[in-house]
Amino acid sequence: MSNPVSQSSNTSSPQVIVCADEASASRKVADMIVAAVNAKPSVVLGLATGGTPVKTYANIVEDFRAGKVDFRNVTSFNLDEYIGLSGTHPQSFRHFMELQLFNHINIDPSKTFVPEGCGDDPAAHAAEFEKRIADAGGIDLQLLGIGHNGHIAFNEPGSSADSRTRVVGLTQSTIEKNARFFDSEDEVPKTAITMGIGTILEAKQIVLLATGTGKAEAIRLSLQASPSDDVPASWLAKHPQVTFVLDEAAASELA
Ligand SMILES: N[C@@H]1[C@@H](O)[C@H](O)[C@@H](COP(=O)(O)O)O[C@@H]1O
Repeated sequence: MSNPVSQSSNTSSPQVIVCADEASASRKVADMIVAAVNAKPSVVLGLATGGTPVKTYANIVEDFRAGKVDFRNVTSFNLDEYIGLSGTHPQSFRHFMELQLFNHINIDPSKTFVPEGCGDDPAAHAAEFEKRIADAGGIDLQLLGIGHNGHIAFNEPGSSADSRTRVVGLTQSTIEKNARFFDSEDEVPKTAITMGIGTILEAKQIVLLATGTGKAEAIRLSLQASPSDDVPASWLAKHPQVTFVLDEAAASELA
């Protein structure tokens, strides 16, 4: 059960929901996603990878198994993928999504879109990915995590508010953080294909999930500093319907 301990009192964006712990924050986000699917069975979901959404996906799988939600008409678009990793590579985001979610629910695999990291022409693929999102009617609900340096998807500091799906270089700090998923830092790809900030801001609703003290500074800067390229997540303040779901640790630096 979700157990928000505090919630921003007004309806302006961003709305901030602080939950007691990671488990209740994850449950809260799962509830929001399940509610969106139940409200619109053909909903278009934007999905994220990383350690943060793992429990949320487990909660969604639990709800699916309990007969509380049906994904047969859902379409999904993932935020990003490493350049150079095929969808079968154990550290690819396609593989992550299959392992954590797609293989355990009744989503139609042909309606799950994750950027391809191994194509011949990643720039052309990025443009095609944007077109696919538009053809699907745009993203209804976009789930995001956040990097320690305030990145969203793979939009590193310096990413502008109007950036689109494109090939990007990863910062050394992101490579170091993500090395935990690989055998060694050398194996982490140095480039990726990512939805842009502008692409993300076009989603009708955005939910950012952050847990742990390691995200506290990025959350403070995202919510309390003026929007700028320095902290990509700070651009979310420009969106009319964005919710930050935090545990107490991630919220610990908020004034
Ligand atoms: N591209 C992903 C982001 O989408 C994710 O939000 C971030 C944080 O990951 P974690 O949740 O593991 O802290 O890492 C990666 O760089």
